[in-house]
Amino acid sequence: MDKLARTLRLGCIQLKVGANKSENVARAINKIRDAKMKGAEVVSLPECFNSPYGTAYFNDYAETIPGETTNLLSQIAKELQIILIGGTIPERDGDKLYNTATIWGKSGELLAKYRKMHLFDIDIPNEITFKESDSLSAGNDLAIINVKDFKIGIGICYDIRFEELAKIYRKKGCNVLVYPAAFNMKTGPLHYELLAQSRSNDNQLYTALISPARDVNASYVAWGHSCVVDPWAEVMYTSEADEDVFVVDLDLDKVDKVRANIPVFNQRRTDIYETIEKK
Ligand SMILES: NC(=O)CCC(=O)C(=O)O
Repeated sequence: MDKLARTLRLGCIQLKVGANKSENVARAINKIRDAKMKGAEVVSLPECFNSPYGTAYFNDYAETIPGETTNLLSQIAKELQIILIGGTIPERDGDKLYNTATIWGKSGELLAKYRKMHLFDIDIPNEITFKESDSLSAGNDLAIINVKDFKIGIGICYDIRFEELAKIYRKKGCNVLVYPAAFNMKTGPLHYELLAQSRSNDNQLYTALISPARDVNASYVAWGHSCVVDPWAEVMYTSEADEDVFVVDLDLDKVDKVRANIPVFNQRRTDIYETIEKK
């Protein structure tokens, strides 16, 4: 067994994001360099890293893929010889917009593209109302990347609330889930870490959530608190609200141990669920 292939250093960037797109991207590139200096082999940016997060901004900041922002992601992945999960950007494709993650390989090649599958439409009166579907379309496809012996499934923010998606990734062999994820000040405090722990616990894998840094003057104030949870559902690291670049070491032995200790994926009563649900 190649132990080196079974460990992976994941770098996460909780990035300050403002109104100036080129400044956002330049800042992201600098922070990617910091993560590489800390030994990261795979680096992830947050949701909506080149644009403020909000339905009023998506159209103005949207780009085709490839385009000016993603060309720079491709270049930096190649220069630093890393796998880069390029957070998300508003993507323009014809007359549609998507919230899209791109993943870049060491030759600067596009390894995968993932469009947010579950759009963030919520209404909590007097607290927060947000309707991504006012301007965005939903994606319909999975994205899995293979790095060393790891299989990483990609989701985006609100997607983490849908356990079906995470379970599909687990069934397809994933041992890590990465969600660029800008939660808000209402749901973030209770749900952010809880959801990461839930998906890790359900599926016995690593879960990473990567947020923009909090900007209290923004129209949408992100919770921050990027975190990584291990397959035992233990929180390995949580950021505060400010900008942060951190690395965590992932180990497949830990995944195998939890799955062997509590083998829920071999114990499901799939022979009866459908029948008892219909009763
Ligand atoms: N950007 C998002 O999808 C936000 C999701 C969120 O805040 C939630 O509570 O869910």
